[in-house]
Amino acid sequence: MTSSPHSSGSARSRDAIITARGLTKQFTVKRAQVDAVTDLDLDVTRGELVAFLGPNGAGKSTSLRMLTTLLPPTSGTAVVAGHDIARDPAAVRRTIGYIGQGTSAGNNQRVRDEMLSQGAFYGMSRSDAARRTDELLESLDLAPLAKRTVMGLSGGQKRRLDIALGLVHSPSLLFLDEPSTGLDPQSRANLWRHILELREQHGTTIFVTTHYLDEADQFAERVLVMDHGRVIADDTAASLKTTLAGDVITLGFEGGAPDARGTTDALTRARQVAARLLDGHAGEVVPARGSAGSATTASGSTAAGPGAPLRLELVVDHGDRVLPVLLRELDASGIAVTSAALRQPTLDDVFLALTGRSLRDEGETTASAASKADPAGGTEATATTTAPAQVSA
Ligand SMILES: Nc1ncnc2c1ncn2[C@@H]1O[C@H](COP(=O)(O)OP(=O)(O)OP(=O)(O)O)[C@@H](O)[C@H]1O
Repeated sequence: MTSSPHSSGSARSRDAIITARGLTKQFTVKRAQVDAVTDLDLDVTRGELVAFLGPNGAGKSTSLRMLTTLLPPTSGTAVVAGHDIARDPAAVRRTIGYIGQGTSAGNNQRVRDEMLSQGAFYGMSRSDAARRTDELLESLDLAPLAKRTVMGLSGGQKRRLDIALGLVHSPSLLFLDEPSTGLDPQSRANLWRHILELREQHGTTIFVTTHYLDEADQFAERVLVMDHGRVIADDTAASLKTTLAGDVITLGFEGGAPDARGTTDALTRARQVAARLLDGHAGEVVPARGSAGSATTASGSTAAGPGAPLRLELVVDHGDRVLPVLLRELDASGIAVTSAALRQPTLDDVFLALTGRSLRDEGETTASAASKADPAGGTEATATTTAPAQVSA
């Protein structure tokens, strides 16, 4: 990482490739105002790989479209790659690469010709464009497809061509709007390998929006979380997870008829033990993975069908230390635990802690519907909104 999001102002301004202040976009839809992006302040340092994460409609694309001059802001300013987006949009466009959602032309042009046309569009000489085209086709594994028509490419191949098109004029800053949406896990992995390799080779700054939590977690040095048009968190994924979420302990208990509040005797007693041990933090009762007849209500309580297996979920700091103590205490209280699991927090837990909502429910719907796959594994949502607890025993 070139610079942490908390680096000093002077270091930032020296190396800044994006600086935005108060960037705001409002749309008017049927006389109603839509606050798509509100007061976006942003400093991106040269060479950084920044991921913009947020549910559908959070304002990610609108932010990108303002920064790439495709959309004029309602108010605010931004300097991108050394040029003011309002005063010199043409210079911004010349300098950056932008790969929007579903850019790839479904045309009859051959892959290599499409690349050459793009080079010409950016004013490159034919020889420069040809050299760069061949270089990119090679590094993006597109060389064997050079003579194929764009229309005949697969989804993954088209996305790689999009990237090649965005890089033809060697931009030092590349904006990618959901580059992997709709791709199968294998193509997603390939695409990211290419993005990372290109960045390694050319030191390109990459600003990417994604619905995929695992991508932001794995590849970005910095994650901006956006919700309702505002950036609500900005840090490394590791730091966000440590400071905003906690380890998740999940305990299973023997069934038994749930009472009127949808819980069982074992669960009630387990919660009392947990509360005693964890400074009043009793955890949340959640349905077991894939259990039929049980559902988590909006209020976070569990409406379980008769005999539906239930679990207790606790969000704690230092779960590895808390779990053994908790199990000992439950055992000493005569409460039989049938299963125990400890999981590290994910960026979804971060979003949940920030907003009380799950990104998996909202944001990944489109993405997973498109790819029919969730490489992060599991889509189960829980109602855990509890702040990380500290073991007091
Ligand atoms: N051209 C437009 N006219 C009216 N409203 C718009 C327009 N473009 C975006 N919006 C609205 O602005 C808000 C932000 O949309 P935006 O596309 O930036 O979100 P997003 O985070 O990129 O969502 P997604 O992940 O679904 O692409 C949404 O409420 C959207 O409906």
